[in-house]
Amino acid sequence: MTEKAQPVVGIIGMGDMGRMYAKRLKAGGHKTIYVCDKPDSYETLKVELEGTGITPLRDGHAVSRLSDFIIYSVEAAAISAVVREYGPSTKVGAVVAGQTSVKAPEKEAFDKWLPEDVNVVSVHSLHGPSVTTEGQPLIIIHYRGPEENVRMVEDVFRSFKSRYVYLSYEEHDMVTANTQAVTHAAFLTMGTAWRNSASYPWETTRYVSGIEVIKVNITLRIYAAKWHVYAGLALLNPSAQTQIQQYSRSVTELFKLMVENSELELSERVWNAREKVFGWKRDEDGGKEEGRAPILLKEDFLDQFSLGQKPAEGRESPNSHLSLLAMVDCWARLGIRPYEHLAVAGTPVFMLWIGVAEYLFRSKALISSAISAAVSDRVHRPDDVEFVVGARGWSECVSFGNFDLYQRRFEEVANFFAPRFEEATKLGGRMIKAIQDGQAGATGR
Ligand SMILES: NC(=O)C1=CN([C@@H]2O[C@H](COP(=O)(O)OP(=O)(O)OC[C@H]3O[C@@H](n4cnc5c(N)ncnc54)[C@H](OP(=O)(O)O)[C@@H]3O)[C@@H](O)[C@H]2O)C=CC1
Ligand SMILES: O=C(O)C(=O)Cc1ccc(O)cc1
Repeated sequence: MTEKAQPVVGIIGMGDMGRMYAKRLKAGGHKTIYVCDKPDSYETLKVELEGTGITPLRDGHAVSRLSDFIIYSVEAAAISAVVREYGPSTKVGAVVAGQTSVKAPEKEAFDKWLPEDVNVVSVHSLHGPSVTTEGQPLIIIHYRGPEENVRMVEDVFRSFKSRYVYLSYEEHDMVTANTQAVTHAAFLTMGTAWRNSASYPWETTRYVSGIEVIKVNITLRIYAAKWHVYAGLALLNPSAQTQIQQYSRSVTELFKLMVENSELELSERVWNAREKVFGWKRDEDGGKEEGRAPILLKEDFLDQFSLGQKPAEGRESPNSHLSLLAMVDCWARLGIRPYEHLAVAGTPVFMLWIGVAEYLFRSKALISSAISAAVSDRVHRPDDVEFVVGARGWSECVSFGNFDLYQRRFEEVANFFAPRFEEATKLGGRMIKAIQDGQAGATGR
């Protein structure tokens, strides 16, 4: 791209993602970048950005009037009000995008408040602000205006070295409901269950080894982030309700089979789900028949990220892994094909979650032991009770569509874990990086 052809980029909302975008675009050689946050933040933004080459402006009107490509990077729940205010100031012929994690409200806001002489090519980076953009999916949504605008957007983000994925607004919300919303429901539930058991899981020895390490680290990583990001993509995505309700139903139904001691029925259900989701027959271990190496190759890989003491050999008690049995049951019931989603638009969290499920379900021995622990083990039963209550609570909360309730549930758990965030966020970051670098799997992906 010649310097002359470079569009002027504007970013409205200088939170975590807006800042990350501005800094990376600048580092990638982008010449003119105008940014703003709320007008009260203008003075601090000026000080913070001094000498960076990024130009702060007082508000979204100023950014919209001067920029050729404008990215709204604000809370999903605020997008309508923010576009309503600044949309009419958009430069004639400009291209507008949103970074919003859920696109239904963004599309509605653009339809309603943008002038007709303005085009829309939206985006969504499928990763958090602290993860490298390199190799990560960057969804591009061509909604309004000529195809050449898509080329412009591709050029703007070239230096990110992200993997472009082209979806419609509707496809975006369906895919992210299947990947992000339901995965977050599982991790939010784990945190709620641990908080309600009043235990840091890695301090009770039965929790720390193997795949528990991923569960703990990702749970803490999610609770260390901003609640509105998760609330927006769960509460405002029209598709997410179904997935989150099914997860809660799967948790409850499997748990009932456990307490009824219905081993045969539970076992049928788990093995059938395994075959439906992974394609492995009941009498075989999961192989490499699809030409795919496991996401997490060895348990040793996970142990290096442990937050606590590994229990002595033979002192580990088998675990029902209710959260994972229910996840695969949920995928099976909804006809979700997680590997296909992963290939197209998987987030790091989703990749780790499939990796853990695959690790458990690949081995006949591990899955048999989880099923028999589910009906006979009493050590983990209290945790399973908390898990069921937590899953029902989150699905109910999402069905009410109430942001205040979501925030309260989220923050109660986040406060409980807060003293451990720093440590867990660092570990979570290393874990994601190691898996992305292909250290965990034989070939990586
Ligand atoms: N964090 C993540 O992992 C990811 C987030 N996203 C999406 O990106 C968007 C931004 O998220 P994130 O950066 O994490 O959230 P932040 O809360 O860090 O950033 C949002 C920013 O927008 C500002 N804002 C709100 N209203 C206005 C306004 N009228 N004018 C200018 N600025 C305004 C907010 O100010 P104030 O704080 O004062 O309200 C805040 O600084 C969200 O839609 C989120 O779903 C997408 C991918 C990943
Ligand atoms: O990987 C995940 O699911 C995360 O939790 C990080 C995240 C959050 C919001 C997004 O819109 C994209 C990525």
